[in-house]
Amino acid sequence: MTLLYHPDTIAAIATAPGRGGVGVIRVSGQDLSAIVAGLIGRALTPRHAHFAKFKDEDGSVIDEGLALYFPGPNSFTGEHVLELQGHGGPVVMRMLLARCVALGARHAEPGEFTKRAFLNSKLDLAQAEAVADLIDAQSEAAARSALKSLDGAFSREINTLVEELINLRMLVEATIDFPEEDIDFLEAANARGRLNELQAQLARVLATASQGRLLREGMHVVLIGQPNVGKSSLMNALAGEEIAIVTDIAGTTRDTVRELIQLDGVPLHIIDTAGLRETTDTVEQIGIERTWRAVDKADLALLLLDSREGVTPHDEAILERLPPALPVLRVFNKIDLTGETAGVVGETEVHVSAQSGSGLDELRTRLLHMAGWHGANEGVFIARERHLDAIRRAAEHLINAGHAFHALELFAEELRLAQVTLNEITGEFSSDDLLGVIFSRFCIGK
Ligand SMILES: Nc1nc2c(c(=O)[nH]1)N(C=O)[C@@H](CNc1ccc(C(=O)N[C@@H](CCC(=O)O)C(=O)O)cc1)CN2
Ligand SMILES: Nc1nc2c(ncn2[C@@H]2O[C@H](COP(=O)(O)OP(=O)(O)OP(=O)(O)O)[C@@H](O)[C@H]2O)c(=O)[nH]1
Ligand SMILES: [K+]
Repeated sequence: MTLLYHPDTIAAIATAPGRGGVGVIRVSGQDLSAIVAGLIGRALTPRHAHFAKFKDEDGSVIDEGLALYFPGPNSFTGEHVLELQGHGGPVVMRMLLARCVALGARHAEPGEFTKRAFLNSKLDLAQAEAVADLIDAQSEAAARSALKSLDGAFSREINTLVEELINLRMLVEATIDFPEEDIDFLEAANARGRLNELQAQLARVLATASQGRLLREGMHVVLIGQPNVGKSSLMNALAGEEIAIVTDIAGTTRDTVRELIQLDGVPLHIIDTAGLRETTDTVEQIGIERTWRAVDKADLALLLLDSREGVTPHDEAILERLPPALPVLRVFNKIDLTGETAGVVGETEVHVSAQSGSGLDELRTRLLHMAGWHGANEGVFIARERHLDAIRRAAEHLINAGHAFHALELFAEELRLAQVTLNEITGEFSSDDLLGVIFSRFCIGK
């Protein structure tokens, strides 16, 4: 068992703050004997649920509950772990935690248990991140895919790629080291074919990881348009409840209204905004400023239009002001008043009635398509932008390698860089800064 990293013992309330039926205190360290002796007063059989009285300094009972002892290295953190399952009231939990601290533990920082699990090689970095992503999952599909990554599905893909990269590198290094070997030798060993295969594999992993990122982060979809076109009505229809106020008074929505909905397990943050028009009303003006700010942060905009009017010069002006890279879906609303057919027209147009609901299914499908969702796929593992970034950079190095096929030193170097870049995902070599950023976002007790 490693003593390298952490001489000190950490403790935290592992259960959510507030009242609960049962609350759990978790303690991890190299030597928990003083804490076990002080709290329980007898030795604990490994991985066995003991009913025990948890004692205070003066021998009085703080709580009675279950104590579990996991000797390292066979524990979540790889260190010795003690769990106290007490009555889940905030006061009891605080008293138990304070007792652990009095007996030599210190309060754990956010993510510190999982960080220790990582440093003790119980989990790699992608798995450790998946622990947080599982806890933060906003849909069932996101939770399932986080569990896949926690189970190592993503890491295995990366490790397979890294192994194949190493094999190819060995081949190239051998060609460099033995001058009698030359390009023909590489050709004969199908180095180019293997490079192509690596590129194809990396592209597949990127595609799956992109789906995983979408499940984790969702999309920010902003509803914009002139007053009274039906933005709030559409928001409510998509959410399935009355979230935004709907009236026939133009300028009803004066602030941005946010709601999280799920389509096919993909979390969509829908933002209803104040209708865009010239106004002298100060409150409405502020709302309109907020609309533009929401637009700047959005991944996708729905421009709502009144079917009876079509695209007016005012709408053209709105379109002009949108960021050029922002994908826009034009939603012609109120087709119940014009008798138009519901559904999608081309890539960027859909005809609906927020009131009757016609065309909304087509709108949902179109939204998912624009988000880049390819349908609920069993194999999707959760991923983060950090991972996608590393995969894209590794792919660049493989492209560079392909161009350097006849400059062996350069070819070898690009392969090495691709490997190092992929290793960032599983955290083979990771900086303290990166670990700090990742684990500080965890909750306390995890
Ligand atoms: N009570 C409790 N429930 C919990 C956790 C916990 O720490 N405590 N977990 C915390 O996140 C999750 C489960 N994760 C865990 C992961 C590994 C080990 C563990 O003891 N691993 C040992 C033994 C493995 C085995 O027996 O197969 C090891 O890896 O060596 C425990 C919990 C969710 N539920
Ligand atoms: N007939 C019909 N009326 C609709 C439809 N959608 C919305 N409306 C009506 O249009 C009016 C304006 O709807 P809202 O949803 O408040 O429009 P908005 O774009 O949010 O308006 P602002 O808050 O002013 O920006 C209300 O009277 C709605 O009932 C529709 O599909 N068909
Ligand atoms: K309105």
